[in-house]
Amino acid sequence: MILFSYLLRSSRRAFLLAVAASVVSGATGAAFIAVVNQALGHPADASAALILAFTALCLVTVVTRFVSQHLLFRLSQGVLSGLRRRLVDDILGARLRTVEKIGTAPLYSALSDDVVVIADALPGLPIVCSSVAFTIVCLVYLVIVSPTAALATLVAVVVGVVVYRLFSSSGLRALAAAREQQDLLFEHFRGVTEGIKELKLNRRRREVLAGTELNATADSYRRHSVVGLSVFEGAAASGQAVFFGLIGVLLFVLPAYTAISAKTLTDSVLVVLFLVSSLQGGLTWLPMLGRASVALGTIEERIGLLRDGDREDGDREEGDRDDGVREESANRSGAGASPDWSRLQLCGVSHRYPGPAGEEFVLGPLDLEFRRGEIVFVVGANGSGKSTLGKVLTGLYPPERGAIRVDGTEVTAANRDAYRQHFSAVFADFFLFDSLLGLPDGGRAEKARHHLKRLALDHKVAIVGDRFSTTALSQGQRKRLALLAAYLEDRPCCLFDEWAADQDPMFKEFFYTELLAELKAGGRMVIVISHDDRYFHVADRVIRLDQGQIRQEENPDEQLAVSRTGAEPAR
Ligand SMILES: Nc1ncnc2c1ncn2[C@@H]1O[C@H](COP(=O)(O)OP(=O)(O)OP(=O)(O)O)[C@@H](O)[C@H]1O
Repeated sequence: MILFSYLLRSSRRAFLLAVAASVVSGATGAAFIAVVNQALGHPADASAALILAFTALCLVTVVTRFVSQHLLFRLSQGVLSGLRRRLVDDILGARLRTVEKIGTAPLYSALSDDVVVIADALPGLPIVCSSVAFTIVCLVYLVIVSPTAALATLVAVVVGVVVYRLFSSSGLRALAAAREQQDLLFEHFRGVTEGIKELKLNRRRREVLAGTELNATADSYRRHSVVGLSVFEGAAASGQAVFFGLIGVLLFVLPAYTAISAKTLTDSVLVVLFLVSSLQGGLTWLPMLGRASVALGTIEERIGLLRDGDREDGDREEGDRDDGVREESANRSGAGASPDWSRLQLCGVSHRYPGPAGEEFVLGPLDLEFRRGEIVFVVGANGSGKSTLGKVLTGLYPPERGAIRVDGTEVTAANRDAYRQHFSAVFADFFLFDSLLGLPDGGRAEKARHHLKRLALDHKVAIVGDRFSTTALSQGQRKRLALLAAYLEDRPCCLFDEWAADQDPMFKEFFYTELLAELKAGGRMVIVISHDDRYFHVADRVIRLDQGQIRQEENPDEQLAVSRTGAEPAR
């Protein structure tokens, strides 16, 4: 079983220890049956030794069972949190493009649903373990009581295992098919929650997307799940039937064909009854464990995709993981590690998005230079590549060709994470964290309060501990909070991707004329992606992109003149 081999690989020592405790528990359980058998054989004159053995076995069975289950619970919970951590680390360690290509729904469903399915099934593992251990020890005991009964039981166990294997492979197939539908379901759920406004306004769309399509996927998921779980239930029921058959054979066939005494028969049946009840405990967990195997396979597959994506694109990056050693080494080797670096160059840099039908968008090759203490506007039509340039520049997309250099030092996979730490950014599709944790210490709450006032948010948002009291604000206000967080990061480079697009005229004015000047005066390199041609004059340089190429580096004064007269800028 995949789960068992995963546990064994994850923590061999703890797993073997827990299994050993299960075996001891099973062994003492079987010895307990032997004592019961003996007591039943001589009910009138039980010796003190027998009573003592009975008491000791009761105690040892209970204690070792508890120890083995506790160890397996601890192990399985440790493995579970390790798995969750590994998935999160691999998402954070993968390249942005890889994560974008896989999509959020498959990763989110793996993190939220698959991990929960495994968590739900893990308590079954100790039970299955002790069932198996108990079965083995019962078999050994049966060999002593009656080799013939032991042989019949062994045959029943083998038949049970073969039947289970036959069932389980088709059960796993059905559950895997259900799991595929689950990714689609998550995508639909995302549409329902994030597209609620649009769906509310358009009944027809709601009926098709949140009704017909979602129902079809949910139906398919339900069908495959029912088949898969029923197959596993069938496997459990068949196992039970095999053991009922075994009891029948012991009761009616064995006495007819062999010279088995009534005492031996009673002892054997008693052992088998104990064995069946123990196995039943394990069998009820089979459907859950089947689902968990599929979930683990899915998580492993997603981790594989995250890693393969990196291999496709080149070497894996260092420093993204929450791994002190790697991060430290990456930061030490950081490009432009000197705080006084002044020049950032893009040398023949390009990035490509392959399209589904073979068409592609290519940014570059671009040769650009940026300096500290300079405001550069990146402008151009929708889809001209401005945001893509922002992602390449900030190191989120490693250049497919060419190189980025900081004061002549090339940014490579080894120092890219350190390079990214030079940037504060508010992207067009920014995510607003409600926490200030991770921002530089040293009175950050006080600074945050000060800037809340500047951004006219102090009547809406308070700083409580290290958190914003709320982020439930208008889009323009949320962007102001994101700007505040970026400002507090106090990095040498700032990138704002259409920050002012949602701002009222007063804040547009504040942003373009006051804040950008302040950042420039502080020696920051400021890159502003903008369509606000009214403010192009505040830039030292304007880079105009057209279908991924630089049309020309424009003189902002000329641009200003153009925007005032309404004429086309000179090309
Ligand atoms: N994640 C993506 N996958 C595939 N293609 C993409 C992706 N993001 C952008 N593109 C393509 O790259 C091109 C440039 O997109 P980009 O977002 O850089 O444009 P932009 O200039 O910032 O546009 P806008 O002004 O609308 O924000 C677009 O034509 C788009 O089709």
